[in-house]
Amino acid sequence: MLGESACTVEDAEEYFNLYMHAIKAIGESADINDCFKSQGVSIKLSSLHSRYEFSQFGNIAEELRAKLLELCHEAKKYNISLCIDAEESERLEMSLVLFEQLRLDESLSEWEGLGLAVQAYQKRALSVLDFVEDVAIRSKHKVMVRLVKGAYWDSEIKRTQELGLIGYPVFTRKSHTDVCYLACAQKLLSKENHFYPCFGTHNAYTFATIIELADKNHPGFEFQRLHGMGKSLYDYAISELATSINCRIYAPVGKHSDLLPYLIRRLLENGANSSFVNQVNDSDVKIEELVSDPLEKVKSLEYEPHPSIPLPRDIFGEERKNSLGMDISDSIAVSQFANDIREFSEKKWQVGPIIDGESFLDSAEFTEVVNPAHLENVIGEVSSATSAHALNALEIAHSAFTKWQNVSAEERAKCLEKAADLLEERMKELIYILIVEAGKILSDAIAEVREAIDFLRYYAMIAKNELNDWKKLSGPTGEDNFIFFEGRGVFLCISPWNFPLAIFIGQVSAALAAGNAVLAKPAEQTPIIAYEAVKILHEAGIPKNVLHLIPGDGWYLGKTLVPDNRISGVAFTGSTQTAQIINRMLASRDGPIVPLIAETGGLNAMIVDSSALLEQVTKDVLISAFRSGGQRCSALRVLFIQEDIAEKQVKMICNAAQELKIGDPIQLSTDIGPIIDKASIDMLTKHTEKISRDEDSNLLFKVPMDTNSYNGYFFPPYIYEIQKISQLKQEVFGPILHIIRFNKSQLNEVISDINNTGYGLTFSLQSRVQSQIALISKKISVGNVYINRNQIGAAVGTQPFGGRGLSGTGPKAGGPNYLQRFSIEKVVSVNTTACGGNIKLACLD
Ligand SMILES: NC(=O)c1ccc[n+]([C@@H]2O[C@H](COP(=O)([O-])OP(=O)(O)OC[C@H]3O[C@@H](n4cnc5c(N)ncnc54)[C@H](O)[C@@H]3O)[C@@H](O)[C@H]2O)c1
Ligand SMILES: N[C@@H](CCC=O)C(=O)O
Repeated sequence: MLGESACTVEDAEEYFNLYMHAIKAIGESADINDCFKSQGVSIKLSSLHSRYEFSQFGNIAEELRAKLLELCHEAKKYNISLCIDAEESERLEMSLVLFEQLRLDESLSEWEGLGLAVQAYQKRALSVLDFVEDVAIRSKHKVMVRLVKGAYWDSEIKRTQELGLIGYPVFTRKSHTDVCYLACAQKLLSKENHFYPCFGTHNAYTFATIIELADKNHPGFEFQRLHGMGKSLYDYAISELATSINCRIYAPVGKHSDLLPYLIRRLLENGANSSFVNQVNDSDVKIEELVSDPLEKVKSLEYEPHPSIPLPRDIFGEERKNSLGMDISDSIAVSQFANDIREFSEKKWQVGPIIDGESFLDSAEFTEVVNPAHLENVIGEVSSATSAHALNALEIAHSAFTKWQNVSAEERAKCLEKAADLLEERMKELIYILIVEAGKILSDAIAEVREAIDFLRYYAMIAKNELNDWKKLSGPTGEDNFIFFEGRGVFLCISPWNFPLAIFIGQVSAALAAGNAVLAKPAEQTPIIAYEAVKILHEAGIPKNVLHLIPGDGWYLGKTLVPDNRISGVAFTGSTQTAQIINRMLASRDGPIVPLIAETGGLNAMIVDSSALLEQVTKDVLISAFRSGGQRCSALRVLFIQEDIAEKQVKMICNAAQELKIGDPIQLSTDIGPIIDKASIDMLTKHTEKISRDEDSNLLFKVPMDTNSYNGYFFPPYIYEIQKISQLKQEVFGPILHIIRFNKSQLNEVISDINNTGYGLTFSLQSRVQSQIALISKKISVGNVYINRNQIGAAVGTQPFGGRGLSGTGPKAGGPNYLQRFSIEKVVSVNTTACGGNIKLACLD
């Protein structure tokens, strides 16, 4: 049965009913009482629950088991088979748990039609068969195992690289998968009391090997081919070679709209160069090559993994390592993490200014730092910097600057690389602090630590490549011209609370890499993580007199430092309003004019045209608008949907939003953690009150939330329909999505309206029309354009990040031109003829 994963409860119900209908229809037409011989149904668990994700498994397993049991009872009634299809590797553990529960369920005894698909491209394939065999033995039932090579290979590779995991869950070479397939086949055939093997293959070599491997007296197995594929192979093989062999046709059944993604996966799988189906039709491929033994091929390989698919840690080549991630769909990794962070739960941090390496912790001045998800939980105390601290730090930094500037970029880069390694070592504590101090959910906290590490390694690399040496310039003979980058002086780095580690480290490390001394001013809400970060940077070798931490009130410290001429540049990330205040303060200084690098807010839009895939849009909208509680500058604020699909699309988005879990960010199942503080809650409440009074707007949905069960700053996602983006005067920083319907003829007007907001940070387009994609990407005036994906989570070095207009000055953070803005250029011209003539010319023949 065709079914991509369900987006909503309604989808899942519909798929359930369709499966039930199919089982009945097939069952009633069955003319033989043998589940191995009659027709069967194959189902995808992700189509039976919209949250079939490891993080949600604790909440949904029972519901899913009950649904599956119902389907199995129906299949048992007719004695037909029901196969649990294989999906992405992060879902494998869940499928096995459910399979085991079903197979051991007494009510299904005497029915052997329960099947499971096993993917040979998974490195775990043979272990999965061991597990299934064990279940077969314990349940005293044979299990139908559909052995396939696997259909999600490309996305498995991409996901693993993105997550920075140690290794791939799948083989990187086709020949390894082929060998694994044969090893699995051998195992399946040799355990004839426990397995009824079903071989899904269109490969003549695999087919022939299985026929050779199978004992002549094997009690039963079958081949399976896809409808429309491999017909000539099987027609020939069954009529000429193995007349007693069964071949089942695996036919996708479903609605037209569900067909496309399935067909594309199949086309990619079978159209791949290494696929037998592709090669058999290629007259250039010799028959010996086509039927070569994969084991021989594997044995002949010098370097076993595919050389074009580096390990996830190595995707950026020799120059920088990808940050190490954590797989939170791996039950062992998750419970290990839960165990490891226990030691921090009792810890109370005490933090304050760090000046010249000394911490100033004035207990009389301490204010509490509170977990925004549990206001009763005081996680630490901070003593804020006074203006005396700030000016003292400035004085020391100013004196230390020249020496630091003269340290080679290579040496400076080494300190950043060391800091990256230390961050990786202490990842768990940093993740924990991000959860309890900034209210980050686990996946966001992991991503944030990784982003900080990537910033450090990326800027170290740029510093070594771009800032280390004089660059010779071309010119007339008789002189040498060189250009060189130098540090500017003392940089004031002011960061926000929403990326209190990544943005904090990003700004500070860029300024340091470029040879500046730094005063780091973290947001008031998140001093603890900043304190830990500065300690790590010092430990990594950044001189203590070069980097200072001055936590405290932004307005007060800004007023103290920004007007001081010893500040040679400001790197600021935060609201547009604060950036403007700093800009004015800098402009009114009498001294040198210095750079302000400002990264600010956005009124980010997404346009969805009628060609877009509804399910994909739904997932991307929920991530873009509500991930991190909408507290990202990149978050989606205004969604434009073409009228023709608006009704269905809006309904799907609202229904899917219903499934979002608001709660304690330390729980793996939480999608949306707290809002940062009371002031933000008040601002969001004010916005909802104002917009509710507006005649041109309409509340479409509000995610249900039981306010009594929390003692934290929680605010549920809201979805409003409005008429014009101009109804929003400024960024609303939280989980509030505004939807506008548009007529196709108004597309140009929509683009102008978005551009006219004056902001220009992120934008996403959902369309399958190439000309539309090219046109809109060109016309839209923003810093980061995303096509057919969500619009958050820019990756360092891959998606350099930053906006224009009211959204920022540029250059892009995590981009190749960022460090240069923290530097100043010097050109040296040497008259090489000054002492006695032009030797170069004189030496010519
Ligand atoms: N474009 C980006 O890359 C990006 C990234 C993250 C956050 N943001 C933006 O940041 C905002 C959320 O962060 P926030 O609430 O912490 O922003 P904010 O402007 O209130 O504060 C940011 C920082 O500025 C300091 N500050 C405040 N007033 C100051 C002053 N007068 N002088 C000097 N410093 C001052 C604060 O203490 C804090 O450290 C949102 O608008 C978001 O869009 C932008
Ligand atoms: N760089 C982050 C956003 C930073 C602002 O909050 C992203 O791409 O989501």
